[in-house]
Amino acid sequence: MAKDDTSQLPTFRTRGLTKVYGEGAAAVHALRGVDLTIPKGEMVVLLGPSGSGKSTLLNIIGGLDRATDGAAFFQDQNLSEMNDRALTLYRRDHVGFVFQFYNLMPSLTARENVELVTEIADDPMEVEEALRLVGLGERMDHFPAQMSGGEQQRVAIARAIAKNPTVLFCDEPTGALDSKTGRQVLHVINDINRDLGATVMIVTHAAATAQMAHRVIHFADGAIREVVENDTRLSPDEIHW
Ligand SMILES: Nc1ncnc2c1ncn2[C@@H]1O[C@H](COP(=O)(O)OP(=O)(O)OP(=O)(O)O)[C@@H](O)[C@H]1O
Repeated sequence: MAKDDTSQLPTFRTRGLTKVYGEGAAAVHALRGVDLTIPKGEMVVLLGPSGSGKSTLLNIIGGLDRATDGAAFFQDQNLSEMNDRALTLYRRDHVGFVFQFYNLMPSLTARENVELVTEIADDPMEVEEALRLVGLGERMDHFPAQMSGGEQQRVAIARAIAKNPTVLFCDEPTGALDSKTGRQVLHVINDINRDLGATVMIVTHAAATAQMAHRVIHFADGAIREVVENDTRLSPDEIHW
């Protein structure tokens, strides 16, 4: 297949994806043969009880962890067959991560936190542009301690998108925020999906967030219980939780 065609492939496909932590009597079956397809450019929300395997799935398709069995494809590349260096390059070139607790460097300003990424990325956007996209054009020289939780999370999002990622993973992005601030963060994530075309995958316990997704994947006990495609999507302003 010509290289240009790969960009139209689903962002992810998994077949029989299995993850077992530990061995013998202590083994934990975190993923029990997951088959899924994530079309390019979609916003996907993963819901499910604590311990059902959502973060494990994100970590494997995000190249942070390896499956025990089965296959995970990013476009036409089999992540399960990549060596460590190839996985590092995959993460560096294609993947942005946003976590619940921001993970910013406290001794660096917003601008410098984003620069950490743009300095090593292949085709980054300007740091100022990334911070403007998350509404922090005026706060570039502030340190994390001088910002609210929502602002710190927006710096983390700016850092994740500054490399122009193909996919943005958000693991409980609003988990530490009040509902008003959480809504602002969802707005930013929504804009990134719509305006930059990044495929977005959000793991959350805030079930109402699913109303803004194209596709909702319900997890239970290491397996997919149900996939729902939303006919109508709500804007973050219309979501109540
Ligand atoms: N590094 C690890 N070592 C051992 N067990 C693990 C490890 N990481 C996760 N697990 C186990 O795998 C299962 C799935 O965990 P995972 O974090 O993927 O669930 P989750 O759905 O994301 O949960 P939560 O909503 O609480 O974040 C759980 O039973 C968990 O305890």
